[in-house]
Amino acid sequence: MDSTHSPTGNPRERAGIESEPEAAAEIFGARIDLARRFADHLATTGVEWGLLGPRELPRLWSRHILNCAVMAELLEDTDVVGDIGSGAGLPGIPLAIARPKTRLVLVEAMERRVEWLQMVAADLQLENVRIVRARVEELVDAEIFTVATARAVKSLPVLIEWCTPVLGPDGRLLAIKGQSYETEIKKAAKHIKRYRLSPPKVHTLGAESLEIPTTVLELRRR
Ligand SMILES: C[S@@+](CC[C@H](N)C(=O)[O-])C[C@H]1O[C@@H](n2cnc3c(N)ncnc32)[C@H](O)[C@@H]1O
Repeated sequence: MDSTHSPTGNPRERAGIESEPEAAAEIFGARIDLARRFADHLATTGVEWGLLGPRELPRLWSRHILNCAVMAELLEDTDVVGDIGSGAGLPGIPLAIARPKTRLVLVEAMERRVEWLQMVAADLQLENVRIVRARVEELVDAEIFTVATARAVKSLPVLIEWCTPVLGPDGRLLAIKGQSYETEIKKAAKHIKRYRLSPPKVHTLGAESLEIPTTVLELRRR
């Protein structure tokens, strides 16, 4: 028997790391090996360096890598995406793997996390990724993105305040949100008006491939 498919022989399974779901190969296509390398980084140095909690390992693919990668369908090759508060490269790195022509700028405030991102991006040889150590509020006039992505960074009003100034005309904020997204939208009503953004569009992504689909709020500059 192939030891990689045996529940007792596979070291990843023994360590409680989620096995790669079938959907991963569909989502990443020919670049699935890069996604696997990213998963290995998250499960090893990612945990050791404190970027990912060990309790996340049993849902490493479904709740982290794939949950982020499904956002790729909202991007264009010509986009320049700022992943704000990228942390462990989520959603930025899965998006860079799934969309090799789209440019991704991973914006992260903490030095240690930036070091980890640089190590991983170099190992994966992701030519479409650039890493910037900064608080996003410091990037006004220094960076312009067509899209800003964010997951688990701040509430929607704060994201609007931080991200709108680094978006070009017609630029979009794509925020991954949980079940309470409707409450967040209500709380952000004044910000949406003040920053002249379109009413949020709610995308439910990965409904066929993920147990828990990803909810993304899209707000466009007008
Ligand atoms: C909870 S983590 C989420 C990381 C990642 N997006 C994810 O989904 O796993 C939030 C990250 O945002 C970063 N961060 C917080 N405020 C920031 C700011 N103003 N500019 C850039 N990064 C920031 C933190 O250092 C941290 O790495």
